[in-house]
Amino acid sequence: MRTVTAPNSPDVTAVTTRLPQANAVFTPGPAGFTLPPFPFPTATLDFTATATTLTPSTTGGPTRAVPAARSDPDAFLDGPLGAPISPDDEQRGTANGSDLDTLTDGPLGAPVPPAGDPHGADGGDLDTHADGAPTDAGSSTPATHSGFGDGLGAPTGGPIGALADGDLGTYTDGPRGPAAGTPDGGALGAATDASAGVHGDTSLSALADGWHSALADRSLEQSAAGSLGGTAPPVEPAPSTAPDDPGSAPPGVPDGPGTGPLGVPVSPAPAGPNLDAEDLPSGEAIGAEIAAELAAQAPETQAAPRRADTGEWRGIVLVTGTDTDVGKTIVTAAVAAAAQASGLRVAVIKPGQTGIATGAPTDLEVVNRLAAPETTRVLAEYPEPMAPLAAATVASMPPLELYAVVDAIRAEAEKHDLVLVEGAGGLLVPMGVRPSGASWTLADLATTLGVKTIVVARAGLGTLNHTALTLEALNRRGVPAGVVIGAWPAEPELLHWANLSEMVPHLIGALPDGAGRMDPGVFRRSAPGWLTPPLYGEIDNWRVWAEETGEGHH
Ligand SMILES: Nc1ncnc2c1ncn2[C@@H]1O[C@H](COP(=O)(O)OP(=O)(O)OP(=O)(O)O)[C@@H](O)[C@H]1O
Ligand SMILES: C[C@H](N)[C@H](N)CCCCCC(=O)O
Ligand SMILES: [Mg+2]
Repeated sequence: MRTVTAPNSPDVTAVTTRLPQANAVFTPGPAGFTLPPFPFPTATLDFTATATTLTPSTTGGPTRAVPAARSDPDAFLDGPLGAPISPDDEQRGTANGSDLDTLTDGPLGAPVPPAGDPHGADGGDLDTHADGAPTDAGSSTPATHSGFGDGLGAPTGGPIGALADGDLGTYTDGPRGPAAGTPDGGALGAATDASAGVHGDTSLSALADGWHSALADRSLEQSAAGSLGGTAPPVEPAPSTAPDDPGSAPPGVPDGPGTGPLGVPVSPAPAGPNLDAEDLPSGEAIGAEIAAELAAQAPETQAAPRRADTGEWRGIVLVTGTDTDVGKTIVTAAVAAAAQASGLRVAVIKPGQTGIATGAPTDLEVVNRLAAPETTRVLAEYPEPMAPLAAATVASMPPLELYAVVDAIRAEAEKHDLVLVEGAGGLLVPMGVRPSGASWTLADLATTLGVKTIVVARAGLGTLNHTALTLEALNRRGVPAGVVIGAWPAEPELLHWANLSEMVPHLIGALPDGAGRMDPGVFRRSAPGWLTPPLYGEIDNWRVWAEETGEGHH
């Protein structure tokens, strides 16, 4: 263990620990237990249901020697894609000891049950049956068995229908298509169609004009079921013993139109503001006007902060992203700063920090500099800038063990109001090993802990696909998620406004580009202005945010 003093905060101590050696015997908790109060307003997760539903296999499987971590490339034959088999697998009689099995069970080939599988989409479910690790059975599937998936899925038929009938349909309708704001058009599809239909060309001005009208006609339902959240197949409601469904809207937020596809509260929209596109100027400037119409999802009528939502994201919150380098660390620092400003005790945990040999500041050094949370912990550090499991393998170092990470996080949750846990890279990056030897990802950590996840996304080209994929993966697992834009450009182009329009139903924050380079004092004072009340921020109206941002007010 090493202890470092957080910069800019002489009183604050950040504790850095390392996990035990690889393959150390890990003693999980009892198979049936109840988590501490869940950070959602209404849920308590009872894992007992999971334990009774999943019967771990006791069938003896093939055993083999545990491959020592190797630094040669051959290690990968048994490594990240074919997870190494640990001794405890042999003791438990793992059934997935073959290379083929482990390969196909590995993170990249992780079998995801089809939507509607009551056992959920956590690869761990299948792993559990295969390798018989009771810890997996006991705690890897809280979401679906506690009703987590219930209510979180996009409306049945909605997303697929919207995609087929809306985006694609209206787009391919082209100039012959229906007028702006076709009722079943997705935002982008409808906008494009509207532009072509109304103006007969695809110039920026025409696109913007048409899009402006399209946004004006978008119904809340369309907004809330935008294409980002609309690609996930509906998740079959799982048997639930929980009195309340954490995926449901929090108290005071109506179901249905008021709730986004992931259960993220979405402000009610006005029933079509009266817009006169002809009064608007043409060109890029119109992007800002379009952005103002994002209030179709956050209207002026809801100007007062919804204080009931303030601090909704408490307890353990995972921070993932659509990729590496998207701004997870900066967002983590911003949320930490805002929460601390609200009086919360905050811890930030980085389970696996890779790339320390590069000499670049570690993520926790960045967080300490910008936000100085009460506690920061890194659980393992690896030299190479790679995924943590790969980095452990090439360095012949112990990989992160899932339940040791779970224990470390829960330990901090006992002592803090908010524990932010930053992953590495994107959601499905192999982080470490389960007792079975199979790998785990941040998605597995989310389902094991039963917690919400912040998805940090880029603002520019390519983000819609990356964000939709990440949200879909979380949605299938029943993990509630909100999106924070990591770096909103100082001079946004039409593209950025378009992306923002798609993201708003899921958006819970947006940091300005340059935030990471701010003076720490400025960063801390500014952070609440980049976040919505559930994240201890002040944004309650994206129209206002867009207008202020458009004027360059960060
Ligand atoms: N809003 C921002 N303002 C200024 N710089 C930013 C901002 N967001 C990200 N950056 C910069 O982009 C780079 C990547 O950001 P960051 O380290 O937060 O990414 P990450 O998603 O945490 O990556 P990793 O997967 O390595 O943890 C850093 O150099 C950071 O300073
Ligand atoms: C080193 C880097 N900055 C991150 N910490 C790790 C990113 C792992 C990404 C793995 C991948 O998706 O290919
Ligand atoms: Mg980071």
